[in-house]
Amino acid sequence: MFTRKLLTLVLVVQPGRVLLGMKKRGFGAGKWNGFGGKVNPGESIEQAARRELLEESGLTTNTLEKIGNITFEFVGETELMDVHIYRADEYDGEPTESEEMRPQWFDIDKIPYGKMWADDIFWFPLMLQKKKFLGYFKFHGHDVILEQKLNEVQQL
Ligand SMILES: CNc1cc(N2CCN(C)CC2)nc(N)n1
Repeated sequence: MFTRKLLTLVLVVQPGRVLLGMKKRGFGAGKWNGFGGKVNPGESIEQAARRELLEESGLTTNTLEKIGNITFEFVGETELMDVHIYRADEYDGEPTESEEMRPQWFDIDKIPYGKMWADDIFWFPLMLQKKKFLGYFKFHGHDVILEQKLNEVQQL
């Protein structure tokens, strides 16, 4: 009944601050988020995450750590989003605006949750504590969460 679409999301975290991008078009436009996108045939999920980070932010990293996996269901749609989430604690390059994203650093205590996907406020604290997690969020439209599950795990 449901098919899954593999997607990636990378959060670049430095002491006391996190890099977010303002999505300029497409899915999630108008929201601050990490960097990511689709996984192309023939590439690994991690390779896709690196590619999207570079395309969307201008950054590369040697330290991509898998920290979470969240499945998103949108009421009325039969394709689930299977988002593989990574954290990068080091990076090379300078954050650069792309066609997709306008990057900006945010202090950890000033993360703009009100202008992000509604699920982020639930799992960002785990991500920031370097905890690993599995989640499931059922959305009605793009703003209302009808159901949610979120569990810390020891390994992904
Ligand atoms: C639906 N909720 C979402 C989606 C989402 N993603 C991010 C990555 N995109 C490629 C797909 C959608 N990111 C967050 N933080 N929350």
